Amino acid sequence: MNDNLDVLVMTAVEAEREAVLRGIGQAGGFDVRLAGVGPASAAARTAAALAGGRYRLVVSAGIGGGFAGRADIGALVIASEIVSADLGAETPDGFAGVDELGFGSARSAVDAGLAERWAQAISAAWRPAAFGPILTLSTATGTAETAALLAERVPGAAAEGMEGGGVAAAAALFGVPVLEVRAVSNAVGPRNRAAWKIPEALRALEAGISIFTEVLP
Ligand SMILES: O=C(O)c1cccc(C(=O)CC[C@H]2O[C@@H](n3cnc4c(=O)[nH]cnc43)[C@H](O)[C@@H]2O)c1
Repeated sequence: MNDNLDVLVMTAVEAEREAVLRGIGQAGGFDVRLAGVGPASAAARTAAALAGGRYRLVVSAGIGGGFAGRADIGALVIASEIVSADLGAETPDGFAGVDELGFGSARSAVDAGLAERWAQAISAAWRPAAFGPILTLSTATGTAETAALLAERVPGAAAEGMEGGGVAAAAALFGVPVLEVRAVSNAVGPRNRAAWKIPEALRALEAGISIFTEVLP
């Protein structure tokens, strides 16, 4: 049992974890753990961490895709809400989300006040940060068509990743507030893995977490 920990940060992979640790620097009270890739692994591993410690906040952090016109490569996006955007059913008339199907909600609320302060602090101290919905998908978007469908499904969608919804589900189960940050490594759209700007995104993630240590109440 970890008795003195404050903020749990979940990243998908080790390179993201290391960037978060660099951003934290000498600040105390952070526990940075691996969520694995995808919402199921993230939910399971976040729940396991929350069951074994006392935290006042959970943050889903990592690189992600940015929606055109909302977040360019190298930018930071802070979630105004976390949306499990492919949770639902296909119908002959198109996608029906869980809200419409009556199975709960695809939307997870974040600690809105803290999220907004974080985005403002990044914009003031570093570069303009986007503040908007971050989508969680089990399958990363790989076509312009899907990108357009998602942008229509979630107006204002700023970024996508694969873990936020799982981290948020576990946080809700334990009654702990949640945040999500994505540092944009690629555009949401036609897949071109070779073009992902991972080092640039990891540097942005480090900067965003460093600023976060200053806005935490
Ligand atoms: O290869 C590396 O060095 C490396 C370093 C850091 C991270 C990675 C990843 O592949 C992370 C996978 C993680 O990234 C998120 N992600 C990134 N772009 C997108 C996207 O366009 N759509 C959805 N998710 C994206 C996602 O959360 C993955 O778990 C590699």
